[in-house]
Amino acid sequence: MLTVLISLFGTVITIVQMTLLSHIVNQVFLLRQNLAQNWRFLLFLLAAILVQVGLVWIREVSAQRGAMRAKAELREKLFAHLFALGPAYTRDERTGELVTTASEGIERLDAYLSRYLPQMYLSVLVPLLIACYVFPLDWGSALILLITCPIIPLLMILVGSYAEVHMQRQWTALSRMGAQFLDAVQGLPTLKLFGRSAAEQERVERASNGVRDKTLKVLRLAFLSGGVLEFLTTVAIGLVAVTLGIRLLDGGISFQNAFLILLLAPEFYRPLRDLGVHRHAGMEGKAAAIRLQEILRTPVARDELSKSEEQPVPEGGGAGKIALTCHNLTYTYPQAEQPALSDVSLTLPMHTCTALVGQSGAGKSTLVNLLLRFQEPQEGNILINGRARSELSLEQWREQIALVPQRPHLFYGTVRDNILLARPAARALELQMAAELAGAAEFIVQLPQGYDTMIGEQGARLSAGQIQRLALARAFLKDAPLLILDEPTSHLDIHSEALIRQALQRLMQQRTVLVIAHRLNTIAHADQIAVLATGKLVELGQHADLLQQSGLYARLLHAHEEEVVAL
Ligand SMILES: Nc1ncnc2c1ncn2[C@@H]1O[C@H](COP(=O)(O)OP(=O)(O)OP(=O)(O)O)[C@@H](O)[C@H]1O
Repeated sequence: MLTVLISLFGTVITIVQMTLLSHIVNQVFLLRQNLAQNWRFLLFLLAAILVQVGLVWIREVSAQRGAMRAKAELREKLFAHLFALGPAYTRDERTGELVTTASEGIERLDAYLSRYLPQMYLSVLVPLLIACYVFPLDWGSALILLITCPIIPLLMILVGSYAEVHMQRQWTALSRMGAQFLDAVQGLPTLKLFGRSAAEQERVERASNGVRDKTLKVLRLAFLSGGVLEFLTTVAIGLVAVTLGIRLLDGGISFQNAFLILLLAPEFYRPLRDLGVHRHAGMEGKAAAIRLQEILRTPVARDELSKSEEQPVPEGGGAGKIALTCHNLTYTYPQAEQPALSDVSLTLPMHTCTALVGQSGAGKSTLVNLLLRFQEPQEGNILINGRARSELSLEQWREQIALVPQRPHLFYGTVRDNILLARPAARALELQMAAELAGAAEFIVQLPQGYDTMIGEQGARLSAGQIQRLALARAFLKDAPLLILDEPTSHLDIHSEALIRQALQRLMQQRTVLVIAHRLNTIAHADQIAVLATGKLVELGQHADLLQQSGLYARLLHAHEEEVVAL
């Protein structure tokens, strides 16, 4: 808005400048006065030029500042929304595409908001302002200006609607290329292993060529519409000049007014020309805006409780007390036909260890996502110590649970930052204690800067076992009563596995644990084993009992043992 107001004020100054200039030219060339006689007008003209320069400066600075603020706000909003949507959403989306939207998309949207939109207002207001000024001077010229004026936007709309389709295609192609590139980089080991890197390179190349072709098409249209616009405005100015010239010869208009109108005519069309220039960027921004809005409009599972409505989590305790219960949980993914979980009821008694087993695709991760409230079940309920999901806020809920995933993520930062993620307010001693208990302290102190060593992207590289021990340190530091382990030792060597097993034994003490078991020989000691098959809980009991039943668990265990022997 400020940009529009400053630009409008700038137009008034331009009109003043042109009026002064035409007056001076008239006095000096027609009335044969010298410049000294017009010193006052010259001074005013100089002042007007200085004001104009100042206005341009203020407009640019305020536009840049505003744009930066708007971009930062939008980025924050987008990230906050993506965080609120959680991993269940980002897992379904292509990360590369999201990155393109968050970076390039926001830059493009900025061009739309800070350049194109103000220009739209200006392209109506400035010509009107100039036409109003010209009208009393010479209504004929004002009429020509007003008649030729709508032809330009009309043509732009015509070309624009055609170009918009191409812009949308270009944006889709660009996002797709980003996604494909990230896919290829992340999957490089797999691609190399299967000798598919050349084929993937070709795929990325094809995507890149697609973007180039679509961009060229868009640019061709932009140049074409720019050229036509330039031609039309030149013709219109020519028309004004010719009619002015004829009437000047007739004596129908004074030289000063004719000269002034001729000076103002390009200013009249300038905002429309600028609109043509910004239109390209504006439409690119619009295409990005559609995608951004799509993300921002994706509904978030609301944390429906306010701070004042929060109920305290009841203390668990006493033998046989229930820590977590699932009642008839059913969850179907948005585009899926079959439910990934159906009617699952399971109880995790306090301070016991439950192993969750099932073939790939049985629904183990889905159940864990529901327990962590990354997804909300369509039917059923989950209770922690008797409190339902609806009675606890998300924050309270997640305070109760620590997760040790199969492949924990380390963020770029120090070892200390990475462990403190679990509890930022923890004291140094607590942090060290957690690292000791997780068996991580011994390798951390050997790192070049100990706890201050940078890790993650661009930082020191850690082995899978070391990363896993840092993840365990996080879990120790969080000290939550419920622990979910996505079998953290399944991809480690024997030495690392032994170290982590010891740490896990310590971590599991006095906690209610759910282990997703991939290797069935490691769970014989679990207090209960829950067997999932195509989203249903088909068996539940202790190892020996389940073996006796000779059901799915027995078959899975048998198949697993054969696999181990074969290795
Ligand atoms: N985002 C998704 N959209 C649609 N269907 C999904 C999605 N994620 C998982 N599924 C489907 O839901 C079912 C359960 O998947 P889930 O990931 O929970 O299985 P899992 O037991 O954890 O498998 P794994 O051991 O291989 O990780 C599968 O049929 C899977 O194809």
